[in-house]
Amino acid sequence: MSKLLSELRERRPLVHCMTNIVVANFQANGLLALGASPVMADAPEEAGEMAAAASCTVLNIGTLHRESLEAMEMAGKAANGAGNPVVLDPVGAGATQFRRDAVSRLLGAVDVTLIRCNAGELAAIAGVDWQASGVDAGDGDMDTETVAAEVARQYGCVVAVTGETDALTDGQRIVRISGGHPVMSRITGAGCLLSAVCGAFLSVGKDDPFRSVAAALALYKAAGERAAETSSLPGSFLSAFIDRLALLGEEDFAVPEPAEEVRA
Ligand SMILES: Nc1ncnc2c1ncn2[C@@H]1O[C@H](COP(=O)(O)OP(=O)(O)O)[C@@H](O)[C@H]1O
Ligand SMILES: Cc1ncsc1CCOP(=O)(O)O
Ligand SMILES: [Mg+2]
Repeated sequence: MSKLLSELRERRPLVHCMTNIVVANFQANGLLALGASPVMADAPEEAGEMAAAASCTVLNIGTLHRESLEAMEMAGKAANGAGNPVVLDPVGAGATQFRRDAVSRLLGAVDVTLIRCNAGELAAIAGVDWQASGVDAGDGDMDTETVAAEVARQYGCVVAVTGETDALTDGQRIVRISGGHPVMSRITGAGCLLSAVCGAFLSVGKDDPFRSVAAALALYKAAGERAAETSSLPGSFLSAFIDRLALLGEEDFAVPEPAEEVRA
């Protein structure tokens, strides 16, 4: 059983979110329900200072502007300087040239601990031909686990590709996490909040990012599954899901062990 969740609730890590206007409230409420402490700050004047003061920083490009991109680069570097984990959520990475450029700028300037993305966003980062569809996963053909492992090795980070089944890799090992519920893809912000939840787990499990993110993904799937037992309609699922993040304990989810070595 993982002790990370109790540690998180004891320490209430300050999670610095540089996020999009769609999900800011949901993300803050989800983090609070889980037991972390959210702060949203994306002005270039303060982003670096906030990143240095926080436990981790989450860079989410969902509704990015020139100024917020500049601020994210500053915050990412400040988090690196402070030894804090950095999560990149490359929302809609393949949708426009601006987003593709932003992701490659951030990955070039900042040592990212985790990339948490869907399959379409992974394809955009890896340069795989793909039919992007806004912020959704879109359509295409790729060996997701192999591509994720290549991206993990290229950027020296952990990569979590989510969907019906999540895949997590550090370039050498892979774990798959099943569960959750399809309604999770019918609410906005499920992925964005998950990235922030991963940030909260990384804050208390810095020494083993792979295992910390595995725990976060497993907890999140369990919360979705249990919430959907109460309601699988999007509106009421939203509040049931937030409640589940508050109610779940360590006994309600298992941290999966790596299934196999990844193909080189
Ligand atoms: N069809 C599905 N069945 C079960 N869980 C899902 C499904 N689609 C998404 N999820 C879960 O929803 C969460 C958000 O993932 P995803 O929808 O891939 O992110 P994004 O919103 O960034 O595209 C993850 O925990 C993922 O496992
Ligand atoms: C709809 C939308 N548009 C820009 S950001 C955003 C939210 C995306 O959230 P998620 O990736 O968690 O579904
Ligand atoms: Mg997303």
